[in-house]
Parts: sequence; C-alpha cells; structure tokens
Amino acid sequence: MSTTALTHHVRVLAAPGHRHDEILTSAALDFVGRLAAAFGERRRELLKERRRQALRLASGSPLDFPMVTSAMRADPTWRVAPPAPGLADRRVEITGPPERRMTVNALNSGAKVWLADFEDATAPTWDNIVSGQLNLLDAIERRIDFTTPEGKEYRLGDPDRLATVVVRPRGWHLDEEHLEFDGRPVPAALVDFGLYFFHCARRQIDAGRGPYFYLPKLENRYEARLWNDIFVTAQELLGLPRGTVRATVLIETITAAFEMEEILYELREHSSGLNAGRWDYLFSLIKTFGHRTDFLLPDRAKVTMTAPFMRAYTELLVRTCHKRGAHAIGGMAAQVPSREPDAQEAALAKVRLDKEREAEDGFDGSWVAHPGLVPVCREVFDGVLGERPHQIDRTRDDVDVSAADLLSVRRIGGPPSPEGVRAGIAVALRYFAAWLRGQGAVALYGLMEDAATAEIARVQLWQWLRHRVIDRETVLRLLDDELVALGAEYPWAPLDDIRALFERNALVGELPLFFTPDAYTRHLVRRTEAGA
Ligand SMILES: CC(=O)SCCNC(=O)CCNC(=O)[C@H](O)C(C)(C)COP(=O)(O)OP(=O)(O)OC[C@H]1O[C@@H](n2cnc3c(N)ncnc32)[C@H](O)[C@@H]1OP(=O)(O)O
Ligand SMILES: O=CC(=O)O
Ligand SMILES: [Mg+2]
Repeated sequence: MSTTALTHHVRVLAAPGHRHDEILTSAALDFVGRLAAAFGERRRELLKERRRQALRLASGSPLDFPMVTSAMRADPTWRVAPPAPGLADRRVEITGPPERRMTVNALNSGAKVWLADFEDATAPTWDNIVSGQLNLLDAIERRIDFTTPEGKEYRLGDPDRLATVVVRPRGWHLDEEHLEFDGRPVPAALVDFGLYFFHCARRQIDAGRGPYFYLPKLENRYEARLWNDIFVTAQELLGLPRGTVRATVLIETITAAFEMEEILYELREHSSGLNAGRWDYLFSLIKTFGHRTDFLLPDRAKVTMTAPFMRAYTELLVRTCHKRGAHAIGGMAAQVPSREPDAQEAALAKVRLDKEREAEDGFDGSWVAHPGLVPVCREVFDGVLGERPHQIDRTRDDVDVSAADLLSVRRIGGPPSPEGVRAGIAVALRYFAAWLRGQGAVALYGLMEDAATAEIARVQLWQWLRHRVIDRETVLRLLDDELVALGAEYPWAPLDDIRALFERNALVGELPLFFTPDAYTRHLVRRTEAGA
C-alpha cells in the first residue's frame, strides 16, 4: 500500500483539530477513498432495498425464513472460522465510546473484550470520530497514559490482562459529511472501519490480536456479503492474509433474525459469531410493524427478555451460532451502578438475573455497560463455563423456533401507562440533549440510555399516537412539562432544537427510519471548505 500511488482523493471538509493529522494522513484517506469507490454504489443499492423491504412488510407481505437458502441451512458441514487470538474467551464484554478516559478504563476493566463503539454510544461529532480513532491508535501503541489536572492518573495495566479491542463502526444508514469522495459524503461505516483498519490492523496482528469488528444494524444477508467483500479488499490492499479479520454481527433487526444462518454463512471466513442486540431489535420490531395493532407494545419497562418473542429470538440465536461453531454473545442489561446502596443492590440483582438467564441458555458471554458490572457478569459466566473458554459445544438441538414465535408480540399486550408515556418523553428529550452536545450514552433514572434505547422511546410514542391509545393533546402537554423540567436541570440545553427534533421524529404521520441522520445533518455537521 505504501508504494501505491494515492489516486483516490478524499476531501476533508472540516477545520483541522488537535492531532487530527496523525489519523487523516493522505495514505489513510486514500485507503478510505478506495473503499468508497469500490463499495459506495452497492451500499446505496442496499439502502434502497431496505426501503423496498419496509414497504413490502408494511403492505402485508409475510416475513419468513428464506426458501432460496434452505439447502445451505440443511447442509451440516460448514462452520465459521475458528476463534482468533484474544476472541476465544468472551465471557465479559464491556462496551463504550472510545473517549480517552473510558478507553483506558475499559481496557483495564477486567473484561475480556472491549467494544469500542462509534455507533449506539457515540454522537458522531467530527471530533468524536477522529479523536476516537486517535485514542484507539494510542491505546494500541501504549501511549495513551495521562494525568488529569486534578492529579488522577490513567495508565494501561498488565498487557496480558487488557481487553481485546473490537471496533463497532457506524451503521450503513449514516454518512460522514466531513469527508467527501467523488462529490458525495463517504459512508460513515467505511470511514470508521477504514481508518481503524488502515492504522491498527497490522499493529493489532503484531501485538498478537487482530482487526476485529462488531457490525451493527444489518438487515439481511446481502449486507453481510457486502461487509465480507470489504474485508477481502481491505486485507488485499494492506497485504494481510485473507481471514485475518473477525466480525461479530449484531442481530438487532427483525429481518436479520430470519437470516441469522445466512449472515454467518456469508461471513464465515471472517465470522466470530452473533450478538443479541436487544434494544435495536425492539426498536426494529416496532418500526417495521408499527402500523399493525397486533404489534402494539406496552411501556418499555414491561417488555423484558422473558417475553416469549424475545426468548424465541435469543434461543434461536444461540442454536444457530453453536450449530456453526460460532460464539453467541448476550446483550445489554440497561441497569447501571448507583452510589445509593439500595439502588445499587437492585441494579446488580437485575443484571445478575439477566446474565444468569443468558449463561443458562447457552450464551458464551455477554455485555456490560460499566466497569462496576464486570464482576457480576464474570461470576455468572464463570459459574457456567468454569475453565472452558465458551460453551459452543452446547448445540441447543432442543430449540425449535418458528416465524410465528418470533412475531407473536400480542401475547404481552396492554396499554401504556401514564408513567410510561411520560418516561418515554423524558428519556427521549434528555437523550437528545446529551447527543446534541456530543455525548452518545448517558445514565438516566438508573438506566443506560443510548441511540438504540432512545429510538425505542421515540417509536413507541409514535406507535401509541398512531393507534390512538394516547392522544396528541396529552403528549403535547407532557412535552411542555418535560421541556420545562429539562431546562431547569440542564440550563445549557437548546430547548427549541430539542423540541423540533422530537416533533419531526415522533409526532409525524410517516415515521422517519432513524432520528440520527436528521439530528446529525442539522446539528453536528460543521463543514468548512477551509479544511479541504
Ligand atoms: C444498546 C447498546 O448498543 S449498548 C452498547 C452501547 N452503549 C454503551 O456502550 C454505554 C456504555 N456506558 C457508558 O457510556 C457509561 O457507563 C454511562 C454513560 C452509562 C454512565 O457513565 P458515567 O455517568 O460516567 O458513570 P460513572 O460516573 O458511574 O463512571 C464511573 C467511572 O467508570 C467509567 N466508566 C463508566 N462506564 C464506562 C465504560 N462503559 N467503559 C469504560 N469506563 C467506564 C467512567 O469513565 C468513570 O471513570 P473515572 O472514575 O475514571 O472518572
Ligand atoms: O447494540 C445493541 C442493542 O441492543 O441495540
Ligand atoms: Mg444496537
């Protein structure tokens, strides 16, 4: 790559920031440009296909396991790649944005894996994106140590005990407006993947690990195939052996739940398993079938992982992974630690219960959102795994999940409560405030909130309004109240912008697919020709 002419010019449309030049080198941008040239058109086509599929489902087409791939599903012989170095034992995975202090804390947390998140937990300001890449590079180069002005020291610990880094790029639906290739913004996923791969893939291999990824919000096997082709090309461009990359796919859309095996198959030479991304999954379910009364859900707090349709989803995921020799990784319990002893005890008990169910179901590890939750998750999985790195040999042949099992939502029905409606509005507004300020994950009312959970709040309100189980006047009144409360609590919050964002994304007839592209374009983009 270093001897290849730099022919794929990517324009940087942002003012230079502190040390950005170390990430945005000509060679790194050329690498991203090559990916955009090779895969940008396919990504656009796949986004159109998402819209077509959404319309088909909205007009009543049934959702089922694909017929055309039944021979592949029936073929017992294929397996995914063996676990790569640092990915055999994944009993505890901590997630979080690659912010400098959190990078050190996550790596030292005692978790086996750190999911460095450019997606649900990051508000994609340009500086968050570039400094996130810089923090990853500094961490891998072991030059990330620092001391705060108050004298608190952040130092990486014993290299043998640091978490393995797995990077989650942004989803296919997002653009990066500060980079332009061929007159268009570069797909955000290619920016996050490409910059990390360019700077860190070789370094990770030299450090005894590899370039590892979590892939968010995929909707079907064709999107997995696209990622696989990107991996093949990226490895070729940097002269890395094919099969060096590993990717764990989040099954967090309802359509992907019908193609779990297909997704593993497409990525099989690069696959490191599947994850049950429960929050986006719920969001996707409501968004996809929001027009149907049999998909009306009650307050978010009442839709737990014990609901039959959620159990069908997680059990199918474990069965599918283990049948193909892949890791099945559990999802995020939303409770975060509290300084108040009773609340702390209650949070830990809920997280423990969630992890116990996952470990007993056959998951090989699970996610936590906070270093204070690493011990409970580890203890639970230690209890089931012992010295074994995983339980892939537990094939769950007893699990038999049908399309109806995945889609039978009405069993948990019930109207939303007044508290549930108010909580949805309060969470959405507070999360929007944080996001517009550049913070993609926050603790609210004892729970971790990020883009996925905020999406649930937004689409539930939309769904309840659409089916008239709540009335618009009530929502507008609660909105006024909650904006006043928000202004008192966060005097810095741009209340008019937050209100308008909420109205455009929750109070309209036609539901926007995500709130983030709208919020990003209007509020986070700071393009400047000076940076070009
Ligand atoms: C649906 C999904 O996709 S889930 C995955 C995406 N979501 C996430 O990754 C959320 C990750 N978690 C977080 O961002 C945070 O835990 C929050 C925002 C929920 C709470 O953060 P805070 O309010 O700062 O928590 P708190 O004050 O208890 O933090 C205590 C310490 O732990 C650190 N910490 C908290 N969470 C994390 C984390 N996930 N990774 C690393 N360090 C962390 C804080 O930086 C702080 O460190 P310090 O003492 O050195 O200053
Ligand atoms: O990304 C995880 C989720 O639950 O959403
Ligand atoms: Mg998600």
